[in-house]
Amino acid sequence: MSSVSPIQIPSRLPLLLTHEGVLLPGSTMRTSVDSARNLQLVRSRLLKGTSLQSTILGVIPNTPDPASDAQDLPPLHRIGTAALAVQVVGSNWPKPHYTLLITGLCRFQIVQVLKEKPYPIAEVEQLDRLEEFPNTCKMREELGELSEQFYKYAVQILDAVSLEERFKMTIPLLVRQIEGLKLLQKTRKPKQDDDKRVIAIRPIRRITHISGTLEDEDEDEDNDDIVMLEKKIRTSSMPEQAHKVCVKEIKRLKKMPQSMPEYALTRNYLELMVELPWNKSTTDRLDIRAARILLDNDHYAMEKLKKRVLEYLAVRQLKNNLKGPILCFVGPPGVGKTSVGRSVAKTLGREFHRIALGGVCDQSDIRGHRRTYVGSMPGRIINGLKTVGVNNPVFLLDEVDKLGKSLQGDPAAALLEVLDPEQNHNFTDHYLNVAFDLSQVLFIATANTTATIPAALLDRMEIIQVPGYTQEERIEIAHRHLIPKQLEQHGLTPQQIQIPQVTTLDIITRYTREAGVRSLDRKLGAICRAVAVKVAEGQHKEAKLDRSDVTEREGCREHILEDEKPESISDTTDLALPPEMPILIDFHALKDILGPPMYEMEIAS
Ligand SMILES: Nc1ncnc2c1ncn2[C@@H]1O[C@H](COP(=O)(O)OP(=O)(O)OP(=O)(O)O)[C@@H](O)[C@H]1O
Repeated sequence: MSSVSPIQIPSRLPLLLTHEGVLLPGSTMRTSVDSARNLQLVRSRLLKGTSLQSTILGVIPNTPDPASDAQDLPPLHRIGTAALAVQVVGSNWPKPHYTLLITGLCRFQIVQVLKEKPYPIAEVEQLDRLEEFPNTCKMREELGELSEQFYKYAVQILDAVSLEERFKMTIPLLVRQIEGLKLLQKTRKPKQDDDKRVIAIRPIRRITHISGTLEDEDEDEDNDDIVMLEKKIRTSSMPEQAHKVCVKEIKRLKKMPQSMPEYALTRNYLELMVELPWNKSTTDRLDIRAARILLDNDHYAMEKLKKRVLEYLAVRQLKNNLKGPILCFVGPPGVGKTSVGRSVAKTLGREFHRIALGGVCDQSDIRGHRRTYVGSMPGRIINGLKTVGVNNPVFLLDEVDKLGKSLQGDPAAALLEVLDPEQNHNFTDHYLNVAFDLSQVLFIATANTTATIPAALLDRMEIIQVPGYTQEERIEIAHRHLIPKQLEQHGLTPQQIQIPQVTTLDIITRYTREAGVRSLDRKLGAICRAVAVKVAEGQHKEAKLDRSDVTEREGCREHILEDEKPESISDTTDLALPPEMPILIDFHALKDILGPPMYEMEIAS
């Protein structure tokens, strides 16, 4: 270091004001010059001057220069870097500017600004005086050692040409750095907030395990969970075979380190095993007369379907544990197949669960994945049992005609095992890997067509056709079931809305094309929503009107009557009065709410 020739900068320096990056002594940077003062400085000092001194500038960081030199000089950062301009490149695009390449020489401090225009010049005091370094005895010893060390490392790394060598050199340095940081963190005083957070998460443990570390607490908690799990396995009513598997698995779990991925898998498996309703069931309360009333109350028409369902239930009542056929309701969408399934569960007092099979093309959807498979899960049947929590629910296998097939196996084949009364008491889900008795589950299937149901599956089911409805039936269903349900859902009463049968017929013929009643139900929902808005608005206006003059109100009503404003919803939009109750849904209102009719009226044949 002593060989470095001392730098002596001029005592007066032209100042270049920069606002991007900081030039440190020894480093080089490019900077763009486009403000009036800086441009002047470059032109008159760098481009005109010829001496070395004229190429030395004082670079002041963090100081955006005002756009015009008419403006005052901004406050200047006190310390700057004296720099040597190594290169100047000028350009006129997109506006006149220079790009300077500058190298930092040493720090300086501004003593006083001598001149502000056309560019600032200041009297400066040089701060870095490297030539003093070797002359101070104590510093020479300490800094000398450090700089030698630094130099040695730097040269060593420079000499390492191959990547492998470079890694070998730098990794130990990095590791040391990280160790140092960790040590620093440990010695740092814990913040009060950190402490509070820990207490908030585990308030009780913190008090009882004051001497333990956090890791100890985690472990204790897990151990507690394992003890609980073990207890649940012991007291569970699962069959012997399942019990044996669980005992074996929990023994393995206890020996496993928690960090092992298999630990979580085994634990999830055991949790499912203890949760499954191996022996839990609801008691059937079958009363055929009550079932008939309930089915009639919930569904209009469908005589054939209701009759067959009642027969089925009657045989069940007489002969407990019926290994009868699986009922499969086949018919167009929206004719009430799902709804009848739900009613069957209700009449029997059983839990109801719907399993949508549309688009299922992997047999593991039905039978689960083996546990060796990453992300393995039980199939839909076992999942359904876990959801309902009893082993004798009504499972509605929806859309059996839409099962797919793929390389992952045929789901229909898996369903065969589920539905076959000879086999299903021993149904083995791949995930569970022990048999679960499905013989208590009542399966009902639905489909839109029998054409695409696999033959073997079709063979095990009794098909009950549910035909579409006639117009008259749909009107009846609407008025007996759909409208009351929609009114209730929208908080309306028959005193607030009136839908005459002729309007329902209009909806059926001009706004829907379907065999069932699903679209009709949706349209009725839309009407109820629109009326609900009117009723709510009306209530609001009524409250306002109550406060205003009553005679004024009477006059206003007369005026409306004069104008022959009908009370249909379409014409009440801007009235200052609440609509007449009940709001009558006529064809005008229908058009207003549902838009123009989608189909031309057909003459009923
Ligand atoms: N005969 C009926 N009596 C009363 N309500 C009915 C009748 N038929 C259908 N519904 C009602 O129509 C709606 C649609 O019925 P649901 O969902 O059961 O049809 P679905 O035949 O199962 O249709 P998808 O095949 O699309 O599943 C339900 O709200 C249901 O209550």
